[in-house]
Amino acid sequence: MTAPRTRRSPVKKLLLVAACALIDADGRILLAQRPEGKAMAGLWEFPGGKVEVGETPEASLIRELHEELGIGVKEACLAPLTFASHTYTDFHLLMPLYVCRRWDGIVTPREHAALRWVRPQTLRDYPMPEADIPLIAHLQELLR
Ligand SMILES: Nc1nc2c([nH]c(=O)n2[C@H]2C[C@H](O)[C@@H](COP(=O)(O)OP(=O)(O)OP(=O)(O)O)O2)c(=O)[nH]1
Repeated sequence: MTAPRTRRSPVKKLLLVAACALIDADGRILLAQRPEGKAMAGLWEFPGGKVEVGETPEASLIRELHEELGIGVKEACLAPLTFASHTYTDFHLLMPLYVCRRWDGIVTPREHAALRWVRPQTLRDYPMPEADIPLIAHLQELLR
């Protein structure tokens, strides 16, 4: 017999993903297009990924930014901005969003279909995962 669900137990698996809005010297934001073969292929996301067991969100992001974009980021250069909390069909996503204006190396698409530096006012022109939509206003406000 399964135990009755209490109000505290999550209905869906909670997935922790750390993401980052890289901002260049012109105040543009880096969007990355999810590749074919992955869920949400073709949508434009903020670089980042799942936080692994034993990792902090910051360490996870530093690892992902290196793997995905080939850049080096220091923890002190990651500033928390806001977070997404969104229920998808299969899981609930909790995604802290950091901003970063300083990194080492050249941003290179290692895992995404494409990368694009986007002005804050045109972010809504890029189809994004549902969870990301409420994040746009925060970035536009930050970069006003
Ligand atoms: N990195 C990132 N993931 C996002 C964003 N918005 C959003 O809903 N997600 C979702 C997509 C995925 O379900 C999850 C990120 O996981 P991931 O990038 O590590 O995993 P993935 O689906 O690419 O697959 P895999 O690594 O397991 O092969 O979070 C976003 O802006 N950035």
